[in-house]
Amino acid sequence: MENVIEVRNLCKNYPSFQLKNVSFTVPSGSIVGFIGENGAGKTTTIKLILNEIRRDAGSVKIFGMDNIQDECKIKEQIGVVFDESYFHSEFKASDIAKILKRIYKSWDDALYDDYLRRFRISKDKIIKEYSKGMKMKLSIASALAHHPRLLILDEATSGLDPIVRSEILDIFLDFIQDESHAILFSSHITGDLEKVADYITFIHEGNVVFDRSKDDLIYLCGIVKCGAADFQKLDKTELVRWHKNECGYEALVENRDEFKRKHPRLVVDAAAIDEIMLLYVKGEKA
Ligand SMILES: Nc1ncnc2c1ncn2[C@@H]1O[C@H](COP(=O)(O)OP(=O)(O)OP(=O)(O)O)[C@@H](O)[C@H]1O
Repeated sequence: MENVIEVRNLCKNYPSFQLKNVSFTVPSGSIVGFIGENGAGKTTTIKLILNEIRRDAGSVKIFGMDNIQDECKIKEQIGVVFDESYFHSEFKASDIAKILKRIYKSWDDALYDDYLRRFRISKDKIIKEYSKGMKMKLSIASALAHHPRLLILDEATSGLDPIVRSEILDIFLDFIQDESHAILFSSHITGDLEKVADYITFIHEGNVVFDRSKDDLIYLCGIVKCGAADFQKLDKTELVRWHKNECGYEALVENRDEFKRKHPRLVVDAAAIDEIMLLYVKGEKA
């Protein structure tokens, strides 16, 4: 499997924030969920990938090409959706098509119309009369209508209701049926990523904490919940992170089946992505 995106040791220095040697990959045929708390560096990383801001060090390859030297060739094959619509509010969906047709050689009017129909968006309504969900759907239709091979989405489903989100997630799943396609998808809605992502890249304070298969996280890792007496007896090197709360302790373990075999009396649940994030951010380690 080839990588559609390869980010290596990417650095960006702002006066009060540093992105530090960020490395991860987006393999072809996969959806990578990009997670992290507010201000962790997700948008900064995405802007560096898209060469919208200048990097201080590191490299980004997209389709095997350098993201700066081969920017035009790369951008022709990428669809991008941010959490805000950048379209002029007096435009209609039909005006957007006229503009994007001049930008993308592979713009496909029929495909655009098909997405608009699927999303129930009128071509003749001006954008300022759209709801937030309609604006987001228009952005997604516009990002897909030139047959991109890569979608980069920054909080593209935030603020949308579960029905609209599920429709959009289905479109993303359709999109990656083509093994040469890939999606980098930043989101705070970890439940959506649990549904569609193949890999999770977790960034915290400008550092990548982990970049691994979602199935490993969900099916392998576990959360141990126990009281103080049981917790004191545990070998802390068996725990990835732990956190004390009002009811006792919660700890993340790498392999829940193995842990259960060793400690049959303790309760070990499957770990949700947001619980893992919380333990990494707030938890202690040996
Ligand atoms: N142009 C800029 N100048 C200075 N600092 C900046 C600039 N852009 C972003 N930052 C800082 O970089 C840090 C990371 O911001 P970024 O937008 O990448 O976070 P994020 O993970 O996308 O957060 P969120 O989930 O809230 O969107 C923040 O501390 C932000 O203030």
